Amino acid sequence: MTDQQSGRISSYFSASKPIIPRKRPSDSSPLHRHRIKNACDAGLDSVPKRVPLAEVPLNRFNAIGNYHSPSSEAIHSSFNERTVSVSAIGSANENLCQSLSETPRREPEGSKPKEVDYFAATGLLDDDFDDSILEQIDILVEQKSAEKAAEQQLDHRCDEKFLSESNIAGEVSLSSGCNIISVGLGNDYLLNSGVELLTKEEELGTNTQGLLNSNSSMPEDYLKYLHSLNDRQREAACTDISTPLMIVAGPGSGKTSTMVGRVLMLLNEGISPSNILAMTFTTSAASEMRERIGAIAGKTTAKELTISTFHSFSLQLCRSHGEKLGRTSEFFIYGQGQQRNAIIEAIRLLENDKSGNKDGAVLMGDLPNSEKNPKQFKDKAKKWQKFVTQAKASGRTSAEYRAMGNETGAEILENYNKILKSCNALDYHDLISCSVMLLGDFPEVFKECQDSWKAIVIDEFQDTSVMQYNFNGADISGFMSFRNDFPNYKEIRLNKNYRSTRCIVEAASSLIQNNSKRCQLKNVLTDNSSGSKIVMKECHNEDAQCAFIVDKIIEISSNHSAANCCYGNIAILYRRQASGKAFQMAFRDRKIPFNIHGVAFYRKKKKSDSQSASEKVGREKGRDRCSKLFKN
Ligand SMILES: Nc1ncnc2c1ncn2[C@@H]1O[C@H](COP(=O)(O)OP(=O)(O)OP(=O)(O)O)[C@@H](O)[C@H]1O
Repeated sequence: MTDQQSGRISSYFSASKPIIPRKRPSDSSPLHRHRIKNACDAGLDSVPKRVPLAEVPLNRFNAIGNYHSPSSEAIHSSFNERTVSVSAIGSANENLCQSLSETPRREPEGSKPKEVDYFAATGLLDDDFDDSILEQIDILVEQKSAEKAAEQQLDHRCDEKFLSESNIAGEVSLSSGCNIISVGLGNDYLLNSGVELLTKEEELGTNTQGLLNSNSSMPEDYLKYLHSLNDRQREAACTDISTPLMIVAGPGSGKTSTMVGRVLMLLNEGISPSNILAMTFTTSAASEMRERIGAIAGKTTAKELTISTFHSFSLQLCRSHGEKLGRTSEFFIYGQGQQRNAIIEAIRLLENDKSGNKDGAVLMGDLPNSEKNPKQFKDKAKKWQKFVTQAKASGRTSAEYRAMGNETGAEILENYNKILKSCNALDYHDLISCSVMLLGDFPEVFKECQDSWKAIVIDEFQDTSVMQYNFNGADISGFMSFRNDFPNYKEIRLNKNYRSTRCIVEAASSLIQNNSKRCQLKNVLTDNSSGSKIVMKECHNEDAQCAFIVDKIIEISSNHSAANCCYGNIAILYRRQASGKAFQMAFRDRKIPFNIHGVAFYRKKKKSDSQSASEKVGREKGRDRCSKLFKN
């Protein structure tokens, strides 16, 4: 991109607005007000003046992005002051690990990080940008300040060189020497594992109570908690801290419970909470884990832990090293609308180039498609946006597209990236890929993280995508790379389901038997009751399906003897928005009250047991009311 073009983008970027109207955040929204207030508190006159493309206040760091605020400086200082050498870490950690390192281990080959793709790893859907990330960042910033104090208490350091590679969302990771526990959800079925793995697992001892009995120094609450776990869970929680640990487990098998146990164990071993990093995919999972740990280890300790989503962690890392990404630390995060505008600009640049106008001085009127046929132009922009999103998700670079003969794609991608750079922006996908790049290409960033995190606990390790992709996002490559990257890993499988009825567990198991790629896992077990049978109904079309379900709901809720017959206890899962509309109409017609949950549902905090209990009482009352209603 020439300087002239770059200048033109800054000057005329807003020209794309009329084509694709952007959604603006309401000025009256609490978040917006909060940011404006923070800007004032921080001594800023107003929101920064010209902000190309971005609805800047929406996604900015630390409310309005005053990166020189005291809290943000804390990030810098805490990073900068971590200059402890690796050898110091090694020797100090020896004491820590001595008594526990019984697992024979081999050094991972080479400690150098693998070459990484700039645009590797996908992330959340862009239109699902989670504002709570900003809140999390604030929490992280506070934690970093607390970290300094905590650092003085502890000099336990890991005894091997840290980092090899593996994963921030499956690409790069901090590794050996640092305790890594990765936890995978029920997609263990997807694993194409070999006999060797099973053997490894079967070698595991099951009597882990002994481990605890010998640990007299452990606080009683910790002990009590660890005793409440089953053998495999306890084995995982108590595995020696120098062993990279992978837990493969299905839904409801106690992954979170095990991770909580693991963190307690780490704390008990003297790892400072500020040196423990737990990564989750959703904010709700992060807060649930913090809550569960807080209930046992105390809120203060739980607060000091860094429990963060991948994106929030990455955002903080990118902010701290914005200059290495060619951005300032206050870079903008582009959501869907802003990306679309950037795409439009990228197309324009390409069209200008094609028409020989290399200086890019052509404005909207000169572009045949945009004004004369806005619809067509919009479709085109959509298509290219999808392309760019996929390119970033797959980690393909423009050079690769060029090599594949897709010159146009290569140029659009290249232009798009340059536009974002010239606008001091990253998109949502970039957060993770840029973190990967920072860790892979900048040894000082790598070291900084190495020094910061003595133990990393990763949930949903297999997911390079998230719930929003409708359960399609699991990827076995994360597991595979873990095994390759940590040859001395230990694998534990949790195969007992505590949540679902036997019918559901058995049905799921028999279905998954058909997956040729599944690992040779022993069947998932449960002690739960059989529960109701699963009914499979084939309908001719969506209307018939909708009618069947609505009739069924009415039948169930009018059956007074059935447990949980209240409307509030019934959920419908559907794959497409369009199917949801049919249900809404039918419910309105039949006067059935309903709520609709979108993607945000997955971000919601899970209810604690006490909340659930009180809601149960509420539901029971509701059911009584329903019964009366139907009786009358
Ligand atoms: N060893 C155990 N004994 C009894 N109940 C357990 C045990 N482990 C887990 N549970 C219960 O099983 C339920 C699911 O546990 P948990 O949330 O830890 O599982 P998970 O695998 O993280 O679930 P998800 O599928 O939501 O990720 C919880 O109610 C928990 O209390």
